[in-house]
Amino acid sequence: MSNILSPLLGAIIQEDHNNSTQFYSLPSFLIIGVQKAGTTFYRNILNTHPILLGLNAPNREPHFFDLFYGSQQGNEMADRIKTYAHMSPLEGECDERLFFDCTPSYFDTFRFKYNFTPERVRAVFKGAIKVVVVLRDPVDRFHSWVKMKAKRTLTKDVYQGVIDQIGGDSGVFYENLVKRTPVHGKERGPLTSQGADFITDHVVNRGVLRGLYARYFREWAELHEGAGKIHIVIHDELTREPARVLNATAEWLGIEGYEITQEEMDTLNTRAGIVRTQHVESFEKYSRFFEEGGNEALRKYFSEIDDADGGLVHLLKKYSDASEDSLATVRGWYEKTPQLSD
Ligand SMILES: Nc1ncnc2c1ncn2[C@@H]1O[C@H](COP(=O)(O)OS(=O)(=O)O)[C@@H](OP(=O)(O)O)[C@H]1O
Repeated sequence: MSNILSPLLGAIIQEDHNNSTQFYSLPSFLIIGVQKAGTTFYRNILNTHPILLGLNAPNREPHFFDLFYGSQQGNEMADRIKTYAHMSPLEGECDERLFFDCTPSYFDTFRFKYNFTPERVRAVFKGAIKVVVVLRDPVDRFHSWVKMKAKRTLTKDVYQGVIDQIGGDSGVFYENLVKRTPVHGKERGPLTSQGADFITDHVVNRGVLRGLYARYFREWAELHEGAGKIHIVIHDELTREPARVLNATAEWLGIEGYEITQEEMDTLNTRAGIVRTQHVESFEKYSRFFEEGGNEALRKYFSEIDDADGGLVHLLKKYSDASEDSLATVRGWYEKTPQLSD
C-alpha cells in the first residue's frame, strides 16, 4: 500500500494485487453535523454534482470515526486507514471524483463519554481535512429531534414523556436544563447517556445538549486550524436556496459549480413532513407548553450557555467562512429573551 497525493484534495491509496492495481481515495471532506439540520438533504444535493460522491451514498452514514473506529480488523493506524479508504474505490489513478463522509454525529458523539471524533480525525488526516458543518436554530433542532423520536418510538408517547419530565412549567424546565449541563472542560462524564433517566438521556443529552454548538465547534476548529476555514451551511439558506448552497460548497472545494436541474431538485425534496404520533392530545399539550414559555426557556438557556462557551458567532468569524448574512441568522438564535415569568 502506498500513498500519493491526489491532484485535487484527497489522498489516493494504491494497492497492488498480483497483476492489477486498485486505487482508493480517502474522503476529501467531512460533513460532521449537526444532526437534524438538513444534512440528508445537503448530502443529496451534493450527490447531484458529477464529481462529488458521498461514502455509502445515498442513504447511509459511514460512522467511521465513532461507531466503527475501534472495531476494524487490526487497530494499527494503517489498518484503519485502509478500511476507511476501501469505502471509496476509484476507477483508475486519474479518477477525479471527490468522496465525502457525511456523519452528523461526528460533531458531538453523545453515545460515548465525550466527543473524541476531532482527535481521531486529526490522527488519520494529520489535520489536513476539510470540514463542513450544517447549522440550524438549536430550538428548532430540538423540536425536530423530538419529532424523530416520536416517529421512531412507536410504543411510547414521546410528547407526553417530554411533558411529564419537564413538569409542565417553563421555569422548572429551565432550572432542570441548567442543573444537568456539564461545565465545559471539566466534567465529561455526564455526557454519557448510559443509565440516565429519561430527561437526562433523551430530552437533555440528545435533544438539548446537542444544540450547544459553540462548545463542539471550538473543539473541531482548534484541532483543525491548519486545514483552512470550516465551511458553514445554514439550514434556512439550504432549504431556501439549495442550488446556491451547492455552488458555494463547490467554490469552497475549488471545483466547478453545477447547475442542478428542476427534475433532480424534485426527486431530492426529502422534507419529512409533519409527524405527530397517534397521541394528538399530548402533541397539542407539548406544542402549547413550548409556545407559551418553553421555547423562551430553551432560547434563554442556549443563549446563556453560548455566551459562557465563547459565543458561536465569534468562533464562526474566526474559524469559518460564514457570510455576514449567515452570521446575522446565527446571531438571531442567541438573542437574549426577556426574564422568564414566574
Ligand atoms: N428541502 C427541505 N426543506 C425544508 N426542510 C428540510 C428539507 N429537507 C430536510 N429538511 C428538514 O431537515 C430535518 C432533518 O434533518 P437531517 O437530515 O439532518 O436529520 S438526520 O440528522 O439525518 O436525522 C427535518 O426537519 P423537521 O421537519 O423540522 O423535523 C427535515 O424536514
